[in-house]
Amino acid sequence: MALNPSDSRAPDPSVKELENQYSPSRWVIRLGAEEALRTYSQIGDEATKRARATRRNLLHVPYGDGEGENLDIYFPEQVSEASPFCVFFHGGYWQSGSKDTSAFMVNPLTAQGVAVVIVAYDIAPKGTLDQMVDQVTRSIVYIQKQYPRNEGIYLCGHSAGAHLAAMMLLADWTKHAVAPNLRGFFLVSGIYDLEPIVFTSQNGPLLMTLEDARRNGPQQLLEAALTQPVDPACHVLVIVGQHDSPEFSRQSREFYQTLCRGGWNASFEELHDVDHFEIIWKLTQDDYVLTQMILRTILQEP
Ligand SMILES: Nc1ccccc1C(=O)C[C@H](N)C(=O)O
Repeated sequence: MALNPSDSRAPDPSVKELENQYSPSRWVIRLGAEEALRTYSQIGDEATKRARATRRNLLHVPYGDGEGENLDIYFPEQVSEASPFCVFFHGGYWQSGSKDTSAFMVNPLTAQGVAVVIVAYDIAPKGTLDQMVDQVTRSIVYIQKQYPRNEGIYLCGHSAGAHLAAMMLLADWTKHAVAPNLRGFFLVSGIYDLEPIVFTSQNGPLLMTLEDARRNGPQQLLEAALTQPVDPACHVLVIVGQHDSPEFSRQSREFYQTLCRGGWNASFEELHDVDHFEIIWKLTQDDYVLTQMILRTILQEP
């Protein structure tokens, strides 16, 4: 397949198919594409308002000097510096979404004693992929420094946010003052190989070159990595929706297989009857299978 990102002729069929595969809203089955995106923002907005009104919180806490470098922390009823922390990175193709509409999991998790952190990062065109990866790294270092007695930091990301979380599997913490107490990863409907994105319209604001895509690709980095997982007990759950596109599904499976080959304690789940958006907005529900999976892992229940 000869693909040239600067080629401005009519797209060849393979480029058209990439566009289709990497447009999550086109694969939604119960709603129209626009309605699905609207519902996703609306549920995120309502969940955030509810979380802020009902949970003790610290909002817009800076983790760096940049204007966009801040996060929200929501505490469980029994405020404790020693609770486990679940840190969430929102999706939106590194160019949309906000911490202010992404507190989906806050109420169900804080109800069970887990503190939840929702991180803002500079989306494109303001931020580049390299900058976003660096910001996410610093947000985790910040939480570890503020709460050194935490009972574990668990990273959760959706879509582009799962990519950012996955990059933390490969982060070099020695450059920072502390190594975070990372105990688990929940990678939901993520993208791990960014190369195909270079050929889609999603790359408009991102302006990624193939080199940028490779440097920021957890799939490529993990394949090339010679290092072993730091903590073999750290569990990596790779999760994809039944109604995610075949390419999203393939990316998740391949990333999971690469994790296994690299000696990571990984598992893979295809969640029944959910699409790219439902998979995350249903985290507002206590009895949703993914909410339960996350809680079982964090609370270390069998
Ligand atoms: N992955 C996401 C996660 C959260 C919110 C939006 C997206 C999108 O991908 C939007 C894309 N422009 C779409 O039409 O599917």
